[in-house]
Amino acid sequence: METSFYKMHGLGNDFVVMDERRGRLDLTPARIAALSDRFRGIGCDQFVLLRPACREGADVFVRFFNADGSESGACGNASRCVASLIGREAGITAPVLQTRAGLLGTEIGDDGMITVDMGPPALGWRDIPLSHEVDTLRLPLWGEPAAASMGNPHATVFLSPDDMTDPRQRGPLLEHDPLFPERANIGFAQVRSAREMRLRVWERGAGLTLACGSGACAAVVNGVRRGLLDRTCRVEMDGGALSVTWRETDGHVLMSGPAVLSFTGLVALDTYPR
Ligand SMILES: N[C@@H](CCC[C@H](N)C(=O)O)C(=O)O
Repeated sequence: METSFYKMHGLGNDFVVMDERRGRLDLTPARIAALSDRFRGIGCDQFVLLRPACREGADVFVRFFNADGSESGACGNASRCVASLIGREAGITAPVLQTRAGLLGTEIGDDGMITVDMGPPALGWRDIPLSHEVDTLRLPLWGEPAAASMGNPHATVFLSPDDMTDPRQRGPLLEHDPLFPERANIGFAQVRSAREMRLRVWERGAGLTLACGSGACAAVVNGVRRGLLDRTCRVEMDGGALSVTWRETDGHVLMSGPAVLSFTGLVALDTYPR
């Protein structure tokens, strides 16, 4: 039997989306990792599962998995993609997504750009989480990153504009540092002005991606906390730019950008290891 899937991306951060709203599929972390493999599977940075919502006001429950099969509480780029799928399916412009990190409001603009309310960041060491109490604005690690959770753990290293650090060298070491008991996504940011920054993210469980929505939100929050950025900032990544605002009135972080359906397909799940 074949199972249908959507292949989508947000600024080149790509996803396989499967729908479990009409019945559970036989998916395990090992099978998700096999399907995410770019050489032996469909290939993606993250794997997204849709389930029936169980909270009042939500249109769909969304689970996010990394290419290595590990689960994450948040994925900004995939949230925009799911909002566009649900919006099209239900004929609505403001689908509400239920995630492990809470309910996310979204808005689909006339220009096709999608805004996700990623909620407020968590900045306490226990909430990020870190293994012990340290100053979350300057972690005692290489590059003195600032840490924040956007429903998933992030650390942002602020580099000078001419710094040539390769995220593929420093990223894996920081991702696995014992200070991060659940590992962490590591952003490498270069501030160009108070309203613009360049960002590359070494993602937990996926490696270097073309863009990371929650990483862009965490980088803006950390840049504002460090006194480097205004609360609204354009974040340019290898795959394109997102606009991020850390709203003063309620502390929520709003992220806007595109969502693209690349193709749909069919796959025989039982040919993949369980
Ligand atoms: N690409 C994402 C983040 C995906 C999850 C992350 N790798 C984690 O493990 O927390 C985004 O756009 O936010």
